[in-house]
Amino acid sequence: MAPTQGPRAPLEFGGRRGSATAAARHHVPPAPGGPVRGPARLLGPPASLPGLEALWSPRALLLWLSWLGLQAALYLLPARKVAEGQELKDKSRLRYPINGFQALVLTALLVGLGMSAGLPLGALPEMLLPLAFVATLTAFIFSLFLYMKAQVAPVSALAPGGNSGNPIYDFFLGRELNPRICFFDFKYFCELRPGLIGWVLINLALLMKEAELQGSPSLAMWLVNGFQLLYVGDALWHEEAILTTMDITHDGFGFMLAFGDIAWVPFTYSLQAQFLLHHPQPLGLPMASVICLINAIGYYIFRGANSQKNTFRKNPSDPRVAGLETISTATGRKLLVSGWWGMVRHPNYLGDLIMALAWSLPCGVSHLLPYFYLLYFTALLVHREARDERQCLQKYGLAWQEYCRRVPYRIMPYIY
Ligand SMILES: NC(=O)C1=CN([C@@H]2O[C@H](COP(=O)(O)OP(=O)(O)OC[C@H]3O[C@@H](n4cnc5c(N)ncnc54)[C@H](OP(=O)(O)O)[C@@H]3O)[C@@H](O)[C@H]2O)C=CC1
Ligand SMILES: CC(C)=CCC[C@@H](C)[C@H]1CC=C2C3=C(CC[C@@]21C)[C@@]1(C)CC[C@H](O)C(C)(C)[C@@H]1CC3
Repeated sequence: MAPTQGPRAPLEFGGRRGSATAAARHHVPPAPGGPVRGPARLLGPPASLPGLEALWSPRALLLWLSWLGLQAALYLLPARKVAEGQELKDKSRLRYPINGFQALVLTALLVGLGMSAGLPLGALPEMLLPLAFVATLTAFIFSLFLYMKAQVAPVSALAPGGNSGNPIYDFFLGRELNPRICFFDFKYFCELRPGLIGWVLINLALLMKEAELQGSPSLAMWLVNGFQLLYVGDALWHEEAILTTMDITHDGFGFMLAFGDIAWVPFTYSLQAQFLLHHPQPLGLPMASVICLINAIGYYIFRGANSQKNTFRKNPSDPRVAGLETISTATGRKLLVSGWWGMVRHPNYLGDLIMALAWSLPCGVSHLLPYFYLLYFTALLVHREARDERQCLQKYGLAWQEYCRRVPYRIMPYIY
């Protein structure tokens, strides 16, 4: 048993057994490697699996480390603003550079320059499998470093659940809340930079490869690229908003988040574009317009709900939210009960799920793979919502019960 620092918190994610099983099961699904293209089949024998030798490539390792180095360098560039995080246990607040969107633009410029100098971006799709492997390996090694770093951290620096005393659970869920070296905040960096920007770069490479193979990218590929670029651009544009999310304010930084941020996001969130490269889908303009409308509705709800809560949490008397109805809580903070947050208790999740549907539809309905994100994301958000409800009930007690009475649905009005 590892030594514990301070009192132990109740375990989440199925406790020790749950985190051990999940740690053992985590692997990135194989990315398409070869140039095979054709209709997708849901039934029938699986294509032959790549051998172990297909996982390891020193070139992929070099590329991956250069990518992490580039994103770290962009993080350290002067920022347009430095924001303060939520108040910590010891009453202090951490400071965070707001330059994520700048990193996205500079990365795009560098990639554009590279391509005009002959960088073969279309070769990236063939390296996805070894890249996913080295990303998983780095996430694992990095999590070991985080675990060891947390052993010497003061109790006040640990996450609420980061002190179980069980090494596997603590390694998986993370011990320290905001591990940093000087101004470099590892969790904040990983959550928004290498994975998210890497995701849209992989999408772009898949689009280029498709253009190489068939003369021009398909409409379906354009839509998937456009929607997901909007999502990533939006996250980086509203970078400061991440400082009030559960990941930053509550969860420790361990293998689950490190792996999720740098390996899971880029290589599985790009599955729709990967699928389209190998299984081109015909898509007419009328259907494309309907899909764009679905994405626009999802984005409108997602952005509206997230911005409304952020504005309210930053300044409840801001004219944009001052007229909304609220419930007072014993902590002095208030809860919104009208506007987006009066419709369901997690309107932002609803918008996110509607967008997830719009990202899958361009891939047609011949295979389940493009719907993997939608299914996984539904499970993730249902679980996340339950965790958040538990925390809010603990934090706000009777006021939260009153909120649940007035806004009875969690994510989907009249359904859930
Ligand atoms: N694409 C992906 O893979 C993922 C995307 N997401 C997205 O990230 C975004 C952030 O999600 P997440 O961090 O889970 O949580 P939220 O942004 O929904 O934040 C939940 C917190 O909001 C506050 N809150 C809840 N209800 C109210 C209310 N009525 N009035 C005011 N404040 C309220 C509470 O905190 P407090 O009162 O302390 O402020 C609560 O803990 C979402 O849009 C989600 O869809 C999340 C996970 C994965
Ligand atoms: C399967 C596995 C290991 C899951 C780990 C979960 C993580 C992949 C997600 C937890 C919360 C996330 C958020 C985003 C990406 C996925 C992870 C890291 C996010 C950065 C996506 C863009 C959004 O606009 C966001 C900034 C609101 C969001 C924050 C949460």
